[in-house]
Amino acid sequence: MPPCFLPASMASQVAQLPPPPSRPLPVINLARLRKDPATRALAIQDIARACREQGCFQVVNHGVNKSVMKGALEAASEFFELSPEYKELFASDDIRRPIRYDTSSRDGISKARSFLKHYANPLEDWEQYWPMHPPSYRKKMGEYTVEIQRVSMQLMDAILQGLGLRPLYMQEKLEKGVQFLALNNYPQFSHRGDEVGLAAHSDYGFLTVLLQSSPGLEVMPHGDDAWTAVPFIPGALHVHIGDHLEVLSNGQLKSLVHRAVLNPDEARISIASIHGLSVDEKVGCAEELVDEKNPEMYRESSFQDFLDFLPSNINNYKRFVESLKIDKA
Ligand SMILES: O=C(O)CCC(=O)C(=O)O
Ligand SMILES: [Fe+2]
Repeated sequence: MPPCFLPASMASQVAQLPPPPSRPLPVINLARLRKDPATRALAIQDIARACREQGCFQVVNHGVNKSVMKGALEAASEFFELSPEYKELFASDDIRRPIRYDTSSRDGISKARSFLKHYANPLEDWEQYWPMHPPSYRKKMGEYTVEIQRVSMQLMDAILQGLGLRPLYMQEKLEKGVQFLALNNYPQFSHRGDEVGLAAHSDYGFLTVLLQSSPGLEVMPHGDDAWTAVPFIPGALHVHIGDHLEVLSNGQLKSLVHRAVLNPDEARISIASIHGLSVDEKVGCAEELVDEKNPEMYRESSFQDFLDFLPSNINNYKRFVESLKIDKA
């Protein structure tokens, strides 16, 4: 393309234009998974394609009640509005703690966000660590996490079948597995500050299910070199592939690099629910997906290995899974 020269007045208009059209991201009607076998098979095919081509998709008709989603966003937002003294009770830079609040960039990738992170599955083990304020926090967040754990089980079953693995593969381990919640609180974008609230990274675990109060999530599907804004669809949940699913699939799926930009119109809350096997359970490449043509590409690792690795390596890898690649040399 020839270089394009614009008068200064027009050039400044161009700078304010929205980013170039981003690639369309799939939206999947999850009710199709619960229909007759032929409809379900087509839905699994669509999910498999979205996972391979984009590493993410949004789901509608997922069965999570709108009031439950609204309740979780309200509980999160009310927590972040509480006094700094109360929130500081949960502050820690020890990432092994069952609950952790932070406002700074101690984790290396946060810029303007504050966050609360805690475990959620099984609820009876973890609820005791959750905030007592706002008073509705445990009830609202509890309802939400149980529903999202259920959706994640349906999604994992469909994704694993899409990889050619048998129905209900690893179901028991997944049921007992980790559900790790990250509640993120971002200020409204101000021209004096950062545009990015959370820097580029991939998530650990198999799958992340994310609820956002307003737009701000951006993704970079594997092989792309530009960010795509995730369209805000009220009532939808965004789903993306984590590092451990890349390992389990022996590289057929790639974990999704994503980030959060600040919203120019309003402060923003997101709730990321990360699903994986239990903390000490090792995940390696599924033996069904390894053969002579497709040798094992990754070393096995557990969630605990990730927690041990993270503090000293946060800035070395955008995707933790890179550190697990078997050196073929
Ligand atoms: O706020 C968002 O949209 C992204 C949050 C996220 O990536 C995370 O919590 O891991
Ligand atoms: Fe993330």
